[in-house]
Amino acid sequence: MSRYSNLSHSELERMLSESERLLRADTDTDTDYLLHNLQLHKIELEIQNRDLMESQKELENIRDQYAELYDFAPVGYLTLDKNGIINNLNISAAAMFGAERSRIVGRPLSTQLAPGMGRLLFDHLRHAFSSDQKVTADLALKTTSDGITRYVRADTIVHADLESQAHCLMNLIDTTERRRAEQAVIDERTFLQHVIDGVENPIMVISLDFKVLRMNEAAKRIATMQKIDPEHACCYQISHQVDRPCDGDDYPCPLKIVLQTRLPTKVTHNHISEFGTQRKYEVSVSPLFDDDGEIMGVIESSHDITEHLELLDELKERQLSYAHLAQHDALTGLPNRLLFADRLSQAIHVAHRNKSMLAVLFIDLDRFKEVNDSFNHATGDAVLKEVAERFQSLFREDDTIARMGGDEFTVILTHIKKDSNAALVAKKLLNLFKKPFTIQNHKLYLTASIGISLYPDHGDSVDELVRNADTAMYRAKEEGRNTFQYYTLELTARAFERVFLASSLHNAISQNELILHYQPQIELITKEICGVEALVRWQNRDLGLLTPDKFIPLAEESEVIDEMGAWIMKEACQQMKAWQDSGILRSDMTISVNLSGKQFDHNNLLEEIEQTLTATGLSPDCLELEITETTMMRSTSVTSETLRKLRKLGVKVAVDDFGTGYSSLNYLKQLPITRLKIDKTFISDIPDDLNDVAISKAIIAMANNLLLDVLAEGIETGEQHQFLIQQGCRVGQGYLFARPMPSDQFESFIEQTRQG
Ligand SMILES: Nc1nc2c(ncn2[C@@H]2O[C@H](COP(=O)(O)O[C@H]3[C@@H](O)[C@H](n4cnc5c(=O)[nH]c(N)nc54)O[C@@H]3COP(=O)(O)O)[C@@H](O)[C@H]2O)c(=O)[nH]1
Repeated sequence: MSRYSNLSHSELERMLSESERLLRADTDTDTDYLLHNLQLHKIELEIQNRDLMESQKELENIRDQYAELYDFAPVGYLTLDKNGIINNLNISAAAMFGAERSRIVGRPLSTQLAPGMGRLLFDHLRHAFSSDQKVTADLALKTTSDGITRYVRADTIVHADLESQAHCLMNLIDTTERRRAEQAVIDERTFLQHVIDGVENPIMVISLDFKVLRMNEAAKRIATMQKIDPEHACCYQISHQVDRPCDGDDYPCPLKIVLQTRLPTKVTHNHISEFGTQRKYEVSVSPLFDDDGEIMGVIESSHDITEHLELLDELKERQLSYAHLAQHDALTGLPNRLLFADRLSQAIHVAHRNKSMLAVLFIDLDRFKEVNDSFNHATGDAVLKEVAERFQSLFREDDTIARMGGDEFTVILTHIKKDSNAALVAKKLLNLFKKPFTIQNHKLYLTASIGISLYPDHGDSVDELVRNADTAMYRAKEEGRNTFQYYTLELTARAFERVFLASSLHNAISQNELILHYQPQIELITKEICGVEALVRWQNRDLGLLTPDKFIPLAEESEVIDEMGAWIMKEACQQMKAWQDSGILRSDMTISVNLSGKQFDHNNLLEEIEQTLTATGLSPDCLELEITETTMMRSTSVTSETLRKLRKLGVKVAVDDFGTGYSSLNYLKQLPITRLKIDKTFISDIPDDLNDVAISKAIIAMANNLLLDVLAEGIETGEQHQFLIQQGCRVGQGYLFARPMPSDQFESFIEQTRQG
């Protein structure tokens, strides 16, 4: 230790300046000079020594700091020689190896790695030594005693030391946690993929541009079957093998629906299955939202519901069949008592609302027990089945025919307009039994008895109507069977007449029972005959001479009216021509023939009239067709077209029963008619009934204004006659002049008139 060592730095500085001053001032002798110089030098040395020590201390501090940084850096540092022996390493690296630094230094790095990593390290180092660049490898370290395997990313660069010895510097970044996190994501994804792969229905995650982002095995199988690359496919290509998104009502696009509603949706589509067949799929689609709540795509799961739907159909069919069984008779297939009651209740409801009529027919087979007793039940069943079939052939769809049990059947007839209509149906039902039932080579002749009740006259409930029809059926049995009866006797009598007439009407023409009566039409001022009206009569064998109101409506209900109308037309034209030819009537006179509304509706009316006129030789302008005002008003376009054609032919057209319909003036003006016939109801009370007087006057004035002929019907008194003349009505007909009469009487009448 020098004598300066205890001095502070500033004292040394001060002594140094003092020594320099003394050296410059007191240098008389060489000795002094040397002494001062020596002292000066010593002080300088001491100062330099002090500086050196401070620098050294600072250096040591820096080295310590560096060593700390080196040791505790989050990165592991290694120095390896070219054989892979660890020359040095920091604490972080030792920590990664899970061992003390002193135990590792001098050992090969390969001993710190997980089994199987040696080759990778070898290649890595060889690569590093052959390159002047940093090279990288991912290494797994030896599993520590507590079972942890660490993973590191090694960046290695070769470096030459002072002795030009090549060694390498390696830094290690612990990637264990990152790898774990990455692995966790991979595991999660794999798990989820396994989950969706485990679902047997096709699942697809679809982006907003219809691209399939992810799919499960089932969806992949469909794509593969269709040779579609699953990585670059759109959903519609996989599901439908088409090149554009689904659209329309049959194939609504679920993605578009989800985008509109932002809600999960379900649609049913026909898809191609993994076996290449078309199947019905229920497609469930849910939105996939991003963190901002925007829809980024959808997840679509398709469920093959083909079999489910087939099962449902089957189930429905079975349900229907059970329902059918519950409501139908097993033997005949007809509605049973239950369904009948239900239908009748509905029919009553409708009839009540529409204020219409309905009928219930109760049918019981006569002596059916004998069939069962004489043969066997199987024969009886076969008969009942055939009875049911024959019944069914008769009815419209909205009528109900039911089997109540045993040999009892019931029928509901809706929309019947007249009470007698039910009798016509009953008669038809009875006619069905005229043909024998051939069962197992046996011919069985059966009959039935029918009771009829009507809503609302005979009851307004199911029970009442069935009970009363049943009662009526028993009366039919008492009446000798094979017949029908209404619940009330009066109705039965009326109905019988109609049924009788209806059934014998068919023979009226062939058996020459129809005849025409003729009523003259009179010039009211001169009382001369100016025309004639043909009026049909039926000379019935049992009931005598029948007027048309008894049988024309019946003929209209069946097709008989066509044949009857044709006969009347021909007979009238023939007779008129004969009278004209023989001079009984003038050749400018007309014969009026009534046309039924039904005839007017038929397409061939015009042809038929033309043919009749040609066949009989009567001039068309000698024929006047009388069409009721109501018929004319029915369909204006059709009516005016037919009338126009008739007029073109030359035939005259009169509006019959004028005043009873509701024709408008405007309408009358448009129709090509030639005459108005004032209905007799307006004439009969003239002059007492002022309304009738006013109406008749108005009709006559109107006809004159429209330049139409006018004829007054049903003139019975002189007063009526005079009144009509005063009003300007030129022509009339009525009992006052003559009743309708057969042709021979008509001829005598003409003769008398001429003479008288
Ligand atoms: N489709 C067809 N319908 C016809 C035919 N013939 C007649 N009818 C329609 O029947 C309705 C009734 O006819 P009818 O019983 O013959 O009565 C006619 C006259 O007998 C009757 N008449 C004539 N004068 C008088 C009278 O002074 N008093 C009185 N109470 N009755 C009288 O009027 C009927 C004349 O009928 P019309 O001129 O046709 O209006 C009848 O109205 C026709 O609708 C036919 O062949 N086909």
